[in-house]
Amino acid sequence: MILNLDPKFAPFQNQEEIKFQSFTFSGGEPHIKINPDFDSNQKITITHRLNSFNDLGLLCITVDALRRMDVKIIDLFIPYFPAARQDRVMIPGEPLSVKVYADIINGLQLNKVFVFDAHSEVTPALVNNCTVIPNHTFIQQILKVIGENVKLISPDGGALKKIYKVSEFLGGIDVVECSKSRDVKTGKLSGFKVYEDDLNGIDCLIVDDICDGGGTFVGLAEELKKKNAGKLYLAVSHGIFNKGFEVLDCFDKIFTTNSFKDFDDERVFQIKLDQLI
Ligand SMILES: O=P(O)(O)OC[C@H]1O[C@@H](O)[C@H](O)[C@@H]1O
Repeated sequence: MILNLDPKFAPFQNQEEIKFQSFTFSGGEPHIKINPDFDSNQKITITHRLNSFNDLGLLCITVDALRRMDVKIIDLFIPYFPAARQDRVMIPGEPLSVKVYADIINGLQLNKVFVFDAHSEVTPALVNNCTVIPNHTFIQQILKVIGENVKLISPDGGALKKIYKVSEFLGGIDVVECSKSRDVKTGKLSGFKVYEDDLNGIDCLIVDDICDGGGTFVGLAEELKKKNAGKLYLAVSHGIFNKGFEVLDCFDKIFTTNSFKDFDDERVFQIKLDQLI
């Protein structure tokens, strides 16, 4: 049975849903009342988009309510793992935020935790019973739209291992390796390298987990164009797009999923997770 905490995000179709009412108290605390009309001996899968501490709060009290109703086996599907990028302490004084979230989720004693395209190997290493769903079928769906005569572009070393797995899944599509550098003091992006001399007008699909402000992809797109790239496409599993889509108008098409939020904008092609899992 499924308990979809975010009613707009219901990735598992054709499964019986547990009904509930949720609201926020005037002091800002989330609250939930779960309809007790279900068999508590069954496994329950909670789905949620954890984008804020309030979302996490709602998840925690939901698990508590289910436990008090004698539910023993609870799975969790949270496609975007919060603070997954905060997976190392760069400067003393910073938190290891991903561990803070992982510890809270581990405290819920869940049977399984499913995450879509985790940022790095740190998330599954910290979260108990974690299964990472790869982005393979996401990219496969995209190729149905743009065609298979493309090169897959890995923006940096961190994305390399994953992109080679995608390439293998898709029968060996060419991968172009790239790297990005940052100013050590400010952390700002300072340059990109594309490790291929001439792209000969071939279309390029940049594949990464997250687009936040988009600086990575705009900078990389410029370098790819200098290397004679054809059309440029961007595929990011988790679309935050905090600077909007205007900054990304160098791309012919942008693809993402609904793991973080829903987009109703013709500039982005959103593939819902229920078509991918
Ligand atoms: O350049 P923006 O979009 O802000 O940030 C996205 C990049 O930051 C990384 O952690 C992501 O994996 C991606 O490479």
